[in-house]
This record gives sequence, structure tokens and C-alpha cells, in this order.
Amino acid sequence: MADLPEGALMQRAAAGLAYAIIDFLRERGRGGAYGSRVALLVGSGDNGGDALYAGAILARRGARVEAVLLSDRAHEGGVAALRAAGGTVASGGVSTGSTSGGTDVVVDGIVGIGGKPGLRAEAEAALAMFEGAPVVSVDTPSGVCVDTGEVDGSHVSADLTVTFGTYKPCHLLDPAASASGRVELVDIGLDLPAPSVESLEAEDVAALVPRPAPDGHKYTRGVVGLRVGSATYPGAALLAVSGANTGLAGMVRYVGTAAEWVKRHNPEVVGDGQAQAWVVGSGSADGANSALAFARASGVPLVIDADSLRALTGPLGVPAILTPHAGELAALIREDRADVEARPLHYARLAAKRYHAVVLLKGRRTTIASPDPATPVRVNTTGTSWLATAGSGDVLGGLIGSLLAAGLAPIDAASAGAWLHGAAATLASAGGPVTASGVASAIPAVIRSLPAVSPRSR
Ligand SMILES: NC(=O)C1=CN([C@@H]2O[C@H](COP(=O)(O)OP(=O)(O)OC[C@H]3O[C@@H](n4cnc5c(N)ncnc54)[C@H](O)[C@@H]3O)[C@@H](O)[C@H]2O)[C@@H](O)CC1
Ligand SMILES: [K+]
Repeated sequence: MADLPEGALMQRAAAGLAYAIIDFLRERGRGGAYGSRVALLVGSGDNGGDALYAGAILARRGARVEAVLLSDRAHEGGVAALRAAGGTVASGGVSTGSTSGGTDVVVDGIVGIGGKPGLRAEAEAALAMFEGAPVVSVDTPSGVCVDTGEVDGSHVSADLTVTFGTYKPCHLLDPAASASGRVELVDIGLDLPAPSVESLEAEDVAALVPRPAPDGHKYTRGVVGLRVGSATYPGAALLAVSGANTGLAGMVRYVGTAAEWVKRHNPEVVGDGQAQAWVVGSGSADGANSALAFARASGVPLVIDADSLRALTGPLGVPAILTPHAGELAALIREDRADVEARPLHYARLAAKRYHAVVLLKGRRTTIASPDPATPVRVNTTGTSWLATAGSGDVLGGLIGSLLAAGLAPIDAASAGAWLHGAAATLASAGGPVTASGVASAIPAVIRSLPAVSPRSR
């Protein structure tokens, strides 16, 4: 900021915001700014300033813009700019009615990164005035906790959030991510420090996916072993194997009561022997403890799922990835499920530290924490709600196991696995329902469609 003239960043932010609002209005069937009715909810800080300057740009392009000031203080330059562009300004948190009734978009400039969680009464009342109108949030949906993605009290639920410089944790982590709606990033030319939370994109996954060396053979590519499924749940074995047996690893081993079934459906899968990673617990029922003990004795990295999570008492002494959903994580650390769902970042980190393992907490935004607190937490953004289907977790465990066996670090195996799994679900679903088997079948096609990797980043 020291290198730039006063207000330069705000002007860049406001311009990016204004153009995003124009696109949003077009999407909603308006011609653009001209003739649209825009209400700005303006708090006391720079977030309100962004809204006011963006409002001035929209007013100059023919929008009818009214700012509703929610506090005695408002960004002075912004207020002046909006007035000069022909916009109106209502103080005291009450609209003059010039845009209500037919408001095309409400711009939430209540608070941004400087706000405390929760909304004050004036903000709640102003939002109620425009109930039903689409909302574009400036930088963050006001009221959520920006740095954790938690919510505490009331908050805005946006259709679109236009953020500046970089995504914030609240855009990635639930429950705040759900309140952000679609998120658009405007580059305002900031030099940013290393993040505490990050999200893989297709290019990142392309660089992580193991590819066979020209002189590679099945053993150098990695062997993944699975001790999953049981007489009660043979399907879990088939699904975990289908996640592992996509060709990412050089060989797949299966040991367990479903061996006959597994071999009938997967002739390439072999029996017991050495492996570079073991997957245990999915549908293991009573065999969960012995599967875990066996895998642990192997000394190689592990994926620990479902029933074997219940057998954990502490750190395992080998690199491990735990793959609980919120209920399983809650049982593991003796907390309430609702608390885990409300604070996924906190509890994934806590469990990772306690068990010295990578913890992949499954959910709409799967959250992956490393035992090393300096490693950014990764949040997965691929997938579709159709993925909430029986057996999809078994497929994920097998897929992550194959990436681990191929030599990826646990945090990379877990996060690349979650990304591929979500992308495979979206591909297989194509907007309709999908089964866990369908997800597994789509994994190779997702890998084929990844962007090309430059030799340098490989
Ligand atoms: N820092 C930067 O580099 C940039 C910041 N910009 C904008 O500036 C924003 C941050 O501005 P500020 O630091 O002024 O902070 P905010 O505008 O986010 O909010 C702080 C103000 O809101 C009040 N407040 C705090 N919690 C509240 C609550 N729950 N309800 C009502 N009022 C509350 C505080 O008294 C304070 O005056 C960003 O989110 C972004 O929109 C952009 O202009 C681009 C550049
Ligand atoms: K906001």
C-alpha cells in the first residue's frame, strides 16, 4: 500500500466490483447498469467505501443508485463521489424508497475484513427492507467470521461475493462459504504473504498426479493394499478397490473376506504381499481393529477410514491420513457433531495435531489439515451435492491410497484425491444423479482432462 497513491487500491476494488455487478445484472435479465435499481448498504469502514465508489460508477452508467448509510460515519470520499454521479444517499439506515420494491440488486458493503462476526440491528433492519432482492457482497458476506469461516449470529447470505486480492478463509470454508454464494476474485495487484488456508486448482492437481516414468514398471509406480470390507459389508471392499484400481498405482492388493467378489470384478487385483500404502477400515466391521494393527505393523503410510477410526487411541507412529466425516471426527475427539460441522477448520486442525496425522474431514467443503501447523489447511472445492451417496467415501479412501502408494506426501495425496473424487462426481453426474461406482469409473477421464503440466512444475 505504501507504494501506491492514497485510495488507489480502493479505486481498483470498486471498479472490479462495479463491472462484476453489471455482469450479474445481465445474468439476471437486466440490460446492465442502465435503468437498473441498485441499493447500497453502507457500513462505517472501507468496505462501505468500495460499495459507494462502485455505486458511483453504476450511477454514471445510468443506474438508479441509493446508498443506505447504516452508521453516523461513512467513507466521505465515497459519499461525495456517489452524489456527484447522481446517486442518492439516505442516512439513519432507512431507505427513502427510491429503489425498494423493485430493487434489482442489493450491494452488501456493511463490513468486510475489518468486521466482527454478527450483524447489528440497523443492518438486519436494512436487509429486511430489501428482502427477496438478489445480494452481491463486497469482499465478504457481512457478519461471517472472515478468518475461520465460522458464523456467530446473523449474517448476509449472498448470491455473489466479489472479493479483492485473494480468497479469504470464509470463501472456502463452510458454513461461511455457503453464505458467500458464487465468489469472484478481483486482482488489485497485492503482494500477498503465504496463506494459512488454500485450495487446489486443476493446474495444481495436474502437477501432483503421479505419471509413470519412461522406464517405470508396476513396482516403481507403487503398490496399494486394501484391508477393507467384511462379510457384512462386501460392497465397501468393491467400492474401495474401484477407487484404488483406476491405474494410478502400479498394482492393487486386496486382503479380506470379500476377496472372491473383488477378484471376480477386478481380475487385475492380487492378494497379500508388500505394499507402499495400506487402506483400512471402510466397511471393516469387526475386522477394523485387526486391519489397523496389521497395517500399522507394515510400517508404510496408511489411509484410515470408517470403522478403523474407532480403533484409534492416539498417534500411529507411521504417516497416516484419517478420513472421517463430521460424525466420525466428533466421536474420535469426543465433541458434538454439530460443533464439528460449525467449526471444521478448528476441529480438523485439532485432530491432526492430536493424532499426528493428516485429517481429511469430509463434507461439502472437505477440509484437510496437516499435523504440521505451518502447512496450510487445504479446502476442496470440487464436487456436487449428488456426491452425498452411499459408498462414495469408500471410493475416496481407495483413490487416496493409490496416490499415497505412488509416492505423494500425505497432504498432497489427501487433497489431490479429494479434488479428483469431486471432479469425477461432477463429470459422472453431468447435472443428474450419480452412484459411487460411477464416480470411480470417471476418475481416469478426469485425469485425462487435466491441463498439461509444464516440465518445470512437474
Ligand atoms: N486493506 C486493503 O488493502 C483494501 C481494503 N479494501 C476494503 O476495505 C475493507 C476493510 O475495511 P475496514 O478495515 O475499514 O473495515 P470494514 O469496512 O470491514 O469494517 C470496519 C468498520 O465496521 C465497524 N464494524 C465492525 N464490526 C461490525 C459489525 N459487526 N457490524 C457493524 N459494524 C461493524 C467498525 O467499527 C469499523 O468502523 C475490505 O473488506 C475491502 O472491502 C479495498 O478497498 C481494497 C484494499
Ligand atoms: K460485505
